[in-house]
Amino acid sequence: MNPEAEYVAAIDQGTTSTRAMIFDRNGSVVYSEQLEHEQIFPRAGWVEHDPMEIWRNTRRIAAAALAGAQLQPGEIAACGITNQRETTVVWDRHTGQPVYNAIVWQDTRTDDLCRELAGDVGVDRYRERTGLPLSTYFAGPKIRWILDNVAGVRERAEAGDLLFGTMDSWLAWNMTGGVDGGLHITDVTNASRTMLMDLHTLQWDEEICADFQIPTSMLPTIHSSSAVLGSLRTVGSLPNVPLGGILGDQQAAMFGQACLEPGEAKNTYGTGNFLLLNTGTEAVLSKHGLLTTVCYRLGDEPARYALEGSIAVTGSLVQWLRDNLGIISSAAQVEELARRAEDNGGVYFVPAFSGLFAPRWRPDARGVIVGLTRFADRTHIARAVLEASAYQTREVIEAMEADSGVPLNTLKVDGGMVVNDLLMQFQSDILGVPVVRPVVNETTALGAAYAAGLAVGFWKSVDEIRDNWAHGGQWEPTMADDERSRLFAGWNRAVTHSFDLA
Ligand SMILES: Nc1ncnc2c1ncn2[C@@H]1O[C@H](COP(=O)(O)OP(=O)(O)O)[C@@H](O)[C@H]1O
Ligand SMILES: O=P(O)(O)OC[C@H](O)CO
Repeated sequence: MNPEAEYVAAIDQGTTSTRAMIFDRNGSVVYSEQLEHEQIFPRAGWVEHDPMEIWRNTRRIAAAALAGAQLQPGEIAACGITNQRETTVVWDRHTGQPVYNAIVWQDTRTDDLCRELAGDVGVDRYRERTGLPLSTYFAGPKIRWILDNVAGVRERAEAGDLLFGTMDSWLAWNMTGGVDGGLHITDVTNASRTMLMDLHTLQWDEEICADFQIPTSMLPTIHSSSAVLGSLRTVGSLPNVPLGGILGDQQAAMFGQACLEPGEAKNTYGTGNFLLLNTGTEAVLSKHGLLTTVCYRLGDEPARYALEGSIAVTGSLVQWLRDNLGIISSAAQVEELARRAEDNGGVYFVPAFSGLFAPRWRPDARGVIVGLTRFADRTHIARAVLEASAYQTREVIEAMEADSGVPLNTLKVDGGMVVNDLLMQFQSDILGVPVVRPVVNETTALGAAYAAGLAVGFWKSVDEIRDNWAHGGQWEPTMADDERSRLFAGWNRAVTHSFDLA
């Protein structure tokens, strides 16, 4: 590390957009650049991204962030990568060309395959080893789909010509040289979302790979989340900057929120919602529909684990209102529209667009709007859209409390939706606990910057990270208990109407 360097960079490759951010020693945002990419929906239930578009965007925003902050590459101590998890790319190691679009985590095309893999044992066949139920959500079945369905790909994979990666691997390979010696790497958090890694050994599980018929030669090497992995060679704006860390975005947000002790939790409101609870060095298996996942691993220290409640559709329901129904023209407008309604008017929107994830895991569910009367209008729908995020969050918190035996007394939040005051107030009301957000809401990018900065000694210990966390806003519950119970009971009835529709 250049001892003069006073900044750390992070690339945050999200479901909706890619951000390049630069942070200073206090963890404050110095500069941020962002580009959205196309959401490709070739059929009902299918969701894809173009990996080349995302790589082009990454180079553009990295250059723009450095120029905007008026910094030279030598002033950047390290760069970290964080990413939407599970989204799967397979590419040719000789040409750098993907063999198919990236299959996104929300895509449900592998439903039959998952059922087939579950066989008589059921969806928990690999749960002890991977922490996960068999679900369309994870990368393993998506790789298998590409191998089975794209002409010639299985042969090329078996000949050793193809590489698999989640978006971190795809970007890391491209950023460290691509066809010219790019590193084929991932970290323990991303690998823990493939269903192919043993949660305890932190290595690929050969038996599961064989069951999934995935050649292990395609898989990246698994590294710690905070370690110098190489240097950037093909991001013109950041030559020779050390790549100091990789973390899945939800795990990065744990870092950015300084949830570094067992018992600490956060909820991120982005395309979906992801609530994680740090369980320390113990990988706790859930009895209530949550996932067990690697939270992070720093250098050679033992890995830390988390329980996770993943909700597939929250912010993307707001996007759907904007793009598919056109009743708002920007995501922010949903709040203004929802405020025009006094309450939900009896309307509930269950956004089971990818089935239901945690804690219900119902691949057979599909989206429904229930409770409609002639009275209901777009304002009630907007309100039901926002309330859906809060109800789904309450479901995963109840599961978390049942697993841990510890009641939640405050909810730490972050992500794109937390600027929505109506949602945050309703969240506090429906939970009956305060909701707190930090000053720096981009906790995902910040977490990746922290991991990278720790690896090069820019920050000396996690204590500095804890000290950087600053209280940015708070909402207190004001709803009466019986109203809270009545509304949540209505939600639970609404959810049953989404079942058996796929
Ligand atoms: N004011 C708002 N109210 C409600 N939702 C919002 C608002 N602003 C953005 N969003 C939603 O937040 C999501 C973007 O959040 P972000 O954390 O950037 O997501 P990701 O990391 O998944 O790409 C989008 O789905 C968008 O619809
Ligand atoms: O892109 P985000 O922030 O919605 O995160 C997506 C998750 O990583 C999917 O598991």
